[in-house]
Amino acid sequence: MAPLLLIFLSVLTVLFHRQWRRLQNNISEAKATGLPYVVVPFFFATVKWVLVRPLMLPLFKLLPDPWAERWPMLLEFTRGWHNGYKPFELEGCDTFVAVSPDRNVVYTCDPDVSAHFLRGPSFGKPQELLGILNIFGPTMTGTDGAEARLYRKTTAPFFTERTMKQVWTESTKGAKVLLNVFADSHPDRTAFSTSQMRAVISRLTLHILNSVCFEKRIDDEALRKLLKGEERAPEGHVLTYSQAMHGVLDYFDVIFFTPRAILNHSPLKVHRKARQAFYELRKYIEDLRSIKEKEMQPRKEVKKDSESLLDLLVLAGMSSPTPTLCPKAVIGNIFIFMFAGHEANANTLTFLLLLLACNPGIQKATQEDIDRILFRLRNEGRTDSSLSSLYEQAFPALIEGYVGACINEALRLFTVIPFLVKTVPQSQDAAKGEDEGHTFSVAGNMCRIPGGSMVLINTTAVHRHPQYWPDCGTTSRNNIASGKTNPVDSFDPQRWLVTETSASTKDKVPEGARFLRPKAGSFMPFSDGGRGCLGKRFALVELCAIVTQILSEYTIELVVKGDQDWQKTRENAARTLTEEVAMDMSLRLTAPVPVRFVKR
Ligand code: HEM
Repeated sequence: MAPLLLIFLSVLTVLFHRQWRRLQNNISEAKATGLPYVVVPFFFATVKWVLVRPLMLPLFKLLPDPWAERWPMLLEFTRGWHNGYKPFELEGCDTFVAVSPDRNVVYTCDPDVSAHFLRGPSFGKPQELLGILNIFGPTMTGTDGAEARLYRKTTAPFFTERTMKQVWTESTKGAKVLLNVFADSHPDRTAFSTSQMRAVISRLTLHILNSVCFEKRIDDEALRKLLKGEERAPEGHVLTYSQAMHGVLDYFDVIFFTPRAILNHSPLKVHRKARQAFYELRKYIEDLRSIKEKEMQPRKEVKKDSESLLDLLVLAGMSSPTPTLCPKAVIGNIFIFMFAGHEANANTLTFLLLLLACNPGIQKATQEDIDRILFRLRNEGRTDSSLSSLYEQAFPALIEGYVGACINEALRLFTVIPFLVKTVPQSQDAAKGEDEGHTFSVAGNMCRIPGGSMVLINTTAVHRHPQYWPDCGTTSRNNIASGKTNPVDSFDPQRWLVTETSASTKDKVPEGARFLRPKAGSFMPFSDGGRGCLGKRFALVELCAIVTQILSEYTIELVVKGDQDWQKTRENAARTLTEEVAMDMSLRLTAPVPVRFVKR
């Protein structure tokens, strides 16, 4: 026994010594950057941290201040949204290095530094983190360099104004069916809990994506069934497409972390469910690809300006003599669009509708602005009565008006992708110790970080930075940056509509307002630069069309229970929208807030 114990202790000592030496090295490296630094025991994205996390978090609480607060804040990746600007407030600066024995990470919420790293063409994305998205094959989001550029180049031609018009049409049509479902699904015909609402909205955004990008068009009755969850799985499947997709997202970590051999044979319920969703979705995607491939056999070339996203991807996998994309990349990229193209939209829309329900004055101002824009267009005889025909005329006015302001404010307060990560390229001569690293300016001071460094841009903190997003002077909303107040009270679309006078109130459409252009790097819900969101306009058009359709016909109201007054109900909703928010694939609400849709 004694020799074994001795061996164990020796191994432990060697490991500890190695970690200690690495930490000393990394501290020296951090000092050389010229940036403030803080020591943390782990690098947040290691299996080691994931494994010891449940044990460590309670231990951290026993530490003296500020460590008890600091370490969880820097390591709890999924709590980033809840912490807001606080980690930077605690360190007293907007850019610092978090040093650990494994790796140094530059944390920033400085708009200039963020814009520098997002817009700089030479910075990459860390594959060790984003490769998680490659479960079906390589994807644009989960790769870097030439490979990611190829996927972007293949798919970018799809995002034309012609496509946006289709997005608008499908979204307004879909929103009408959605309202129909909201109005008659519940026993009292109007009330809806947000968990149901999110599920229905997420089916709708997935439908819009499929219809526009993958040619999966259905009629209103089929859409109604789909939204209500009454759709049946087609022959050859046990899950519907929507069940398979949402199953994969629900069990994403299980699918990624479980070796295929175990996933394929494990009798555990969680593995069975994950396996079923994974293989069902793969079959749906493969069928989509093979049917399209057969349809395209005689052509093998892209017809300019009229191709769907599916056409572009499948054709790239067929081009001769050598296909531009391998079969797995076609499948992987179909999946990434299916996921990225609906999940963030659904979550943003859910948050936005709830923010409006909690702020009736703002909702009324938005409805008045919609009425004004649609009335003007109809009066000018520029349109028939159907909203779905209005993309060219209405979208520019709506997105630069109150609807656009509400969307931006929701995207700012609920940054559904709260972190963006970049890496500094390593020089060829790094092994010989000749890497010059990268020099950049932080508040006027030049700093240098070595090649291979990771930069974590905390977009949530950027979006709550007190210097760029002050809370407009109302005493009840004094410090969202520190998480001392809630997003419901901070929701102020008016800040996007700039007037010369300071007299405008939160719930009145200001005369002659111009739309705010925030400082570069201070508002980036869609990221920025060469790897920014390819679907940004798609998302804005979709959100704008749905919100306009809903608010032009309906008002969203909080449901007040018998023993509560409206103010108390709003406080409860605000608490839910602050505390019951979780980050998994993106930021989403996890608890219900009952609302109803009341015909105007
Ligand atoms: C509210 C809705 C949306 C938000 C907030 C959003 C946000 C983002 C962000 C922050 C990124 C960068 C991720 C990173 O660097 O790690 C991104 C990437 C991406 N988004 Fe979106 N997105 C939305 C909707 C969409 C839609 C509708 C589509 C497609 C139809 C889409 C397609 C993509 C793709 C393909 C990428 C990867 C780009 C690349 O890696 O080069 N997104 N999105």
